[in-house]
Amino acid sequence: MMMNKKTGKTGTSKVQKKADNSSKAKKAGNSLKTKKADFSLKTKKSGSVSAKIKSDKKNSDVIAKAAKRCKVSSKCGGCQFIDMPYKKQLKVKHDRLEELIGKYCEVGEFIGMEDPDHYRCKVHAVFTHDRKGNPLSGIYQEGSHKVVPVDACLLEDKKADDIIATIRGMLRSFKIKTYDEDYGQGLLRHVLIRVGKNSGQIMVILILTSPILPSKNNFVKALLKAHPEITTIVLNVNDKHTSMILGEQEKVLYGKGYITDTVCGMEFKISPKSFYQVNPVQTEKMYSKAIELAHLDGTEEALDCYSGVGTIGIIASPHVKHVTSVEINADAVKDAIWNAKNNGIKNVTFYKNDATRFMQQMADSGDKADVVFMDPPRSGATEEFLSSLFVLGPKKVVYISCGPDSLARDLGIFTKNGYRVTDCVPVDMFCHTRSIETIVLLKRADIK
Ligand SMILES: C[S@@+](CC[C@H](N)C(=O)[O-])C[C@H]1O[C@@H](n2cnc3c(N)ncnc32)[C@H](O)[C@@H]1O
Repeated sequence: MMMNKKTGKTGTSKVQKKADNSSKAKKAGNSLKTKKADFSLKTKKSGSVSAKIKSDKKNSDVIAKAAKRCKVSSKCGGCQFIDMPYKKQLKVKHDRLEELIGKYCEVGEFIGMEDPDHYRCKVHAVFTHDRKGNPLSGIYQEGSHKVVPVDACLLEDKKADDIIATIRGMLRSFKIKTYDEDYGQGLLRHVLIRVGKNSGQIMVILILTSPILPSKNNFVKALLKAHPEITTIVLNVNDKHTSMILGEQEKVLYGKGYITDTVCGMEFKISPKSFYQVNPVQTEKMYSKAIELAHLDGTEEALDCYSGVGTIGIIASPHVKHVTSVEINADAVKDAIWNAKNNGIKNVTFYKNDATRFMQQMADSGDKADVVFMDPPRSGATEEFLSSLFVLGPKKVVYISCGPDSLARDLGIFTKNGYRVTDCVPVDMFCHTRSIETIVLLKRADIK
């Protein structure tokens, strides 16, 4: 295992805001209107989507009940489908995928959740105050920086919400001022909680404008007294006028400064800035399906591109000859190296690099790969990444996508370059929202 420090670029560690106000997202919401569905979707100026079922009397009763489920759903806009029965949510998403990629292959049945509530193991609360100075915590209203106060969210881990409420309740007695975005004043900006659903470990990250937390030891003591289940507390400093949640500087206040969790029988270390899938129940199903689709026989030279903390490559490693993993985030690569070692995996090599640049270097060096796992961000792969991949000429590509629009675009490029789509399995990673996760298997045209 090694990391290529010479060719590695300095990575930017980013945690995206929960609110997604991109025009792309708005477009996606609009294009969810589908003839086949018996409901209509309306995209508001903010980009949030409201769904109304037209015909079914039974459904309207369910909706009436569901509307009571979340009092702030209309203000928050994060769960566009919260008022829609779960089966219908899957149907809307399935129809959307068919519209986008149905011309390339049959869209398989959604792998849904038995219990689609409280699945998020990464919970973010933004802190501010009302006009009287009372601390508030909640979620950015979709498409804005207005904070919608939230005590409990149907997507979020319940324990994480309890901890956030406790922290909010402690602020006055510790004289901790919440941040005011307009004036750039105050100390506490955000709290980020990461929960290892299988390990039971909990990391609390306090994002402050300064590295000095008043009465730090007493604050930690009081928080642990209220929540002995917390396994680590990290102070992160973000003093920039930015919409990024996390800053660069970190200080461990309690515990190890990271958590671990298990998925597919392997243990993974997760640091504050590393990417880790937000829905652990579905992640297990998604990784298993991705590896099953690849039909590995133990002889393959595999590539894991956009590898995060190394999960897919490490889980696939017992089934292939060797895996090469590439990821841009330095902290995630460090975690990945730790993860391979901790799981006794010796046939994975990790590189910290931009995936496009790395693929170009591989193509230029005449390297080959038998199978490529790729799991890019929502924007998908770059054209240069794909051109280099075609030079490497893998027999199979397992493309995991959280952006159906970019997936459709990239599948168009694949099919023009000698690949066909043989399988498409959507996995509901983001229940109650319009977001769609899809696993697609592509085969080189000459491969059965
Ligand atoms: C959707 S996540 C997938 C991570 C991992 N496969 C998993 O399942 O946890 C995408 C990953 O791509 C990384 N990334 C983003 N841009 C990249 C780039 N240009 N080159 C390499 N990695 C990148 C992110 O840091 C993130 O870890």
